[in-house]
Amino acid sequence: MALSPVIGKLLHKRVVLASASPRRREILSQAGLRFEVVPSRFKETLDKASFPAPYAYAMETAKQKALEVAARMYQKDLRAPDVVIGADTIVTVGGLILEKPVDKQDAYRMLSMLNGKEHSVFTGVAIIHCCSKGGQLDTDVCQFHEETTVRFSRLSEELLWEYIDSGEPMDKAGGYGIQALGGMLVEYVHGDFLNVVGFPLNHFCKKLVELYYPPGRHDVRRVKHDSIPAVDTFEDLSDVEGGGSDPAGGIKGGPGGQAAVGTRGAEANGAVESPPPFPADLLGLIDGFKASKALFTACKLKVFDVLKDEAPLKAAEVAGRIDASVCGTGRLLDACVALGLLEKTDGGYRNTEVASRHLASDGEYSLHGLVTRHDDHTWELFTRLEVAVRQGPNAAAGGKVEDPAQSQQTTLQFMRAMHGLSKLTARRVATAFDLSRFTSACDLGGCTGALAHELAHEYPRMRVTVFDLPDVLEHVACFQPGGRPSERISFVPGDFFKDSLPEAELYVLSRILHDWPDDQVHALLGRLSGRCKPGGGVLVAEETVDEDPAAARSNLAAALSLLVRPRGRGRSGAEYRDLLEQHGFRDVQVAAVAGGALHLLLGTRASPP
Ligand SMILES: O=c1[nH]cc([C@@H]2O[C@H](COP(=O)(O)OP(=O)(O)OP(=O)(O)O)[C@@H](O)[C@H]2O)c(=O)[nH]1
Repeated sequence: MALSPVIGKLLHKRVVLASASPRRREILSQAGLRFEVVPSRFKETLDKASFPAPYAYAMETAKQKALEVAARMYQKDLRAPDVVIGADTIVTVGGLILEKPVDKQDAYRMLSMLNGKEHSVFTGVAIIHCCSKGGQLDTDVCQFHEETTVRFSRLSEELLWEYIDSGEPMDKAGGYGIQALGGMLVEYVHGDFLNVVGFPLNHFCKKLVELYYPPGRHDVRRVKHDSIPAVDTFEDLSDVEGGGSDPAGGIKGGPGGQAAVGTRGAEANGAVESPPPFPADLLGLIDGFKASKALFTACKLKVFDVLKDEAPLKAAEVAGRIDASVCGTGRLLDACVALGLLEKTDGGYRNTEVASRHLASDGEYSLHGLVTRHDDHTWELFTRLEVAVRQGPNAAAGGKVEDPAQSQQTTLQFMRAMHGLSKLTARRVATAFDLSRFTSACDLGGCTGALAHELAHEYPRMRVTVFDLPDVLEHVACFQPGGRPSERISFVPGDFFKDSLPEAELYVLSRILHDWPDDQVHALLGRLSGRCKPGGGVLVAEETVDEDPAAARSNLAAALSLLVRPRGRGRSGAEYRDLLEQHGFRDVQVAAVAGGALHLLLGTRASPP
């Protein structure tokens, strides 16, 4: 008996795991799946450079592994299995893809790259449904990927070699096994642990729900709140085992990315046609703005501050603290419970861990400033998305560029938003490449110095200058850890378009270039390139506009923000690379951090010809 009924949906099918990995076999059999193992003979030799992102490579490899097995089995006895599952796990660091080491020296090379740094582990998975049509194998491919970030402690050479000599690294992506001795190398893991081990079981089950989600009484249960749809997890199906799905049905994509087992249309005996699959994902999308607004309102009213360190509070007590109506507060608190931001116990409401960490207005990783900025500023911009679509980028704001220095309040709000975002990504940006060859850096438009602190912390020889407008630097004191900056960090006021740029070996442009049109980007890069000595570097961090449709969902928010903003424009990773090369930077290395949300490019200034 499988714990999850979606796994149960596969129990009557012939399922094949196209993998030699003992870890994948164990994860899936422990989940209650019954399957045969037929290792794939597909050679993992696809051209990595031809993929827009590492996860695309992993997904394609997973697909090819599974297709090879399906085709071979079909050829052998003209009967394909019902479902073939393939997977491929890779590690990415500093823009490179690491697979299994070929020998000890290769394992050492990989582990040295990971040493003391954060990296991403991607597993691509392909679930292939097969059938025979007209004497030919017919396949329906469903693919997905999962990313987990892992950070290694700083490890001595001796320890690395001891680990390599244990033999464990050799059949594992990136040269380590997190589930065994390799676990000792790991400082933290963000995301699905099993994804690192080789198979993202949670995401797999969710995909099965999409594929086998049966229309029926389940629909009624899902519309719990009239404003905020319940979060859709595979546990939701626990009481509908055996209900509704058609094991023989073909699988077709539905609206909102949802796939459903094909309904049979009118029954053969002329009975009433069954209704279409309930479009829960689509309705969730339609109502999505209400969820954002509930979160914004709770933040603005400081609900998460009130519930931060205290014992649970009743709605009436919270209402008293935030000076709001009891009825309205109760509704808002329940909405936050439905959104997973609060917990409700007999004693009342209290914050979840994520709300205390990110939504209370204080704390190192608070995103309260970002939420407030979205509520006060971005929300309104997005109401004019239609204008931006009809008239093109930058039209939505009607040419009105917000001047962050227009009032102290706006400047501070902008800085809080940027600080929250930067704190989340700064360590990842600082460690994505090895920057230890630079002894000085200048963060242009470095705002509160969040990234400067991480650079100084990560590279003990490095001095960092934060260069930003005087109105911004006036407020930096309240953002410094312990109230004052480190000795190796200095703040220099100036305008990077007009004033002389501070001297540095490495120039950093983090979330700057998207804000400017091409002529100004060229002007800035021209000044920077003129100031940078041969061998010096430029590090660019940007959200990019990706033309790959598979990536579109993940950077949808960034792409639309770039459309509605009053100036500047979205650019692809390739455009940023071109810009750097046009301004004399060579050997451009690329990396993606924070689940691909931020793209990084590191270029080296070539000697002038
Ligand atoms: O922490 C861990 N990280 C990775 C692993 C194992 O590494 C391999 C990854 O290689 P791949 O995806 O190519 O899979 P193979 O083992 O070659 O099997 P296929 O037949 O499916 O190609 C994978 O086995 C992970 O489990 C680990 O164990 N721990």
